[in-house]
Amino acid sequence: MSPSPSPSPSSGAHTFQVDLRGLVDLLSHHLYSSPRVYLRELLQNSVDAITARRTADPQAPARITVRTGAELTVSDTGNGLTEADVHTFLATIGRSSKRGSDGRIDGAGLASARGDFIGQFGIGLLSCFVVADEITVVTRSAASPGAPVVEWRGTSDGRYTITTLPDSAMPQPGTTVRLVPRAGSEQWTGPDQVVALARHYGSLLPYEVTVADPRGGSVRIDETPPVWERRHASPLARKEALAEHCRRVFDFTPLDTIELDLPAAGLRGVAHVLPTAVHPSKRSGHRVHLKGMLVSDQAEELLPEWAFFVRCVVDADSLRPTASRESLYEDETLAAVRDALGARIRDWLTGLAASDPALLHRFLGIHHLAVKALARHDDELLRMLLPWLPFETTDGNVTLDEFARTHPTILVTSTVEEFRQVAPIAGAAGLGVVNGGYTYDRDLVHRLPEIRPGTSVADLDPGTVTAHLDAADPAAELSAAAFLAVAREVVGRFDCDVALRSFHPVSSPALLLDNREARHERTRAELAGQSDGVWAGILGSLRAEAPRAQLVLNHLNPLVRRAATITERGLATSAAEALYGQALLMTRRPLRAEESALLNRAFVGLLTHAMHGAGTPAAGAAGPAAPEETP
Ligand SMILES: Nc1ncnc2c1ncn2[C@@H]1O[C@H](COP(=O)(O)OP(=O)(O)OP(=O)(O)O)[C@@H](O)[C@H]1O
Repeated sequence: MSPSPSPSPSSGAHTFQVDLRGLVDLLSHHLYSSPRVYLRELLQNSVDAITARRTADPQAPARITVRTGAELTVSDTGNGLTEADVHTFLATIGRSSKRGSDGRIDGAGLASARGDFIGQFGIGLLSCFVVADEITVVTRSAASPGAPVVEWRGTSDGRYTITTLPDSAMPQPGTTVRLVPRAGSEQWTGPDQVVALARHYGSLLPYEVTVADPRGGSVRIDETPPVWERRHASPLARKEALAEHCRRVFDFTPLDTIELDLPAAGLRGVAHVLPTAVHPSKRSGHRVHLKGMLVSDQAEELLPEWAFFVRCVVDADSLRPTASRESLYEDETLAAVRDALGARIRDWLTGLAASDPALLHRFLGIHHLAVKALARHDDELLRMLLPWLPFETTDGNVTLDEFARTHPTILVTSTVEEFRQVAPIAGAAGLGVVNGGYTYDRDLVHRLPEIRPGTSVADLDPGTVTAHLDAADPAAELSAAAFLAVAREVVGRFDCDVALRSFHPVSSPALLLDNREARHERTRAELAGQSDGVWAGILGSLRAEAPRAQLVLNHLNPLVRRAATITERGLATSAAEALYGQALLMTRRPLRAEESALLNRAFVGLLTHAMHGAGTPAAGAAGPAAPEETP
């Protein structure tokens, strides 16, 4: 925009106009996730008012009383307000006595106490309009004892009135807020609901909080000091008290509890270790209190992602809530707290190895996935916990340390299927194979040589396994030469070599050694062959030396021995196809179209031969040839 030469009367600085009704509606109805927050905001204002009064007079009474009935009132013995305060703070949206007028959070003469207040935005009271059309506040200032009692009535259209009342209306300093629930909102102000809400939000508030019902009953809400700040007769009694607290709050008995104490962040609390496994992607929701008030019972951001095996309850001074006060504000303090709590949990974990190996065993039995996730990026932890982490190997479920002692070279598969297929045969041949198909395992196994010099780790490839299987004796190899030649021709079309070896179990006729990378490489090569033009060029340039699979026939197996003697070419072809097909099925991977066609062909071929042998006319002579599937 270019400046105009002669300013028109409408130019110059202006201030925004505010549609009051819209603003009140926005801040009351749309900021919060549920109407129930109204009680939290009222409790919080009362707590702040008492805190403010106690800064000047540490002996001032500290009581908050919630009364339920046809109307709901919240009374406190806090600092109260003068008429001028009411205009300035209560009736000005966005103005808070807990923050300076320049927007800084330093308070009106309460700079040192600012850190003690929960409120800061100057909008919380508006949340009462979610359940009521009118809010009445009767208040008497503690700082100006001569000032009259003031009654303020505000309505949701943004209008308010102020009346002064006789001293007898409120003999002592403090404030009472009164709401009459709007038709349809009574459920939020009923006695049982109010007790439940007060407990939910206010159990850790630092002052006495009581809910009284119309029949004269009353319930004490606050449980201060929190369990972690109480003294206990013995460490065992303390552990039991913390576990009991966990049962009450989270409804499970923890495997262990980790005490959290970060004085720099004014944070204390406990992390309860979950007694059952959880999926790593399911981060736990933690209960976070700020200065006693519950901000969230689903705060995931309090701990690093890897710590999904604990649920925390904490109370903190220095974290900030968002304006809705329903989650934590993501700032540097929160990041620092997250790191420090992560370090604390990690220390607990490494400490267990020295102090309570039995508990560590139980813990790892349940949460080894979490620890493996963590150890991948944490050398020290890996070094410390590797001796304890279980892996699936050809020797069963053992730790890598143990496994490395008997197998100086460790082979690792990249998929679970590969392991299932190869493990029994490789194990019988004396090879040490680890199942690397589970999340994190392959990465961790490959890091073993860094931690245990002298061990070597390699990915399992077909050549290694074949090399470790006993060669068939030369005479057997010679007499099987004709059959092997047919077999090589048949499976060669699938980029597969054939070898004759002796291995256990004897019942296994053939083993197909193939790995995922090799398969992908062949698929790429195949596609390059099928396409032309630019795609062929691109796929071709991606093609590395295509590794071949290997079909290892077991010379100890009676079926293979008989197949090796077949002289008739048609039967030899069907037998080779059937052996390949059976080994293919054992890999449990999905078959491609031409592989299904091969199985089909082998089956029909063998059936034809069987029927021919049984005296029926050869199908090939009378009927159509074996059907071939088109890919
Ligand atoms: N029970 C009370 N006793 C004394 N003063 C109160 C009380 N309730 C509200 N006030 C005054 O009214 C102001 C506005 O309250 P409101 O709840 O809207 O905002 P806040 O508590 O300052 O901040 P937030 O929006 O973060 O809650 C407060 O700053 C405080 O000065």
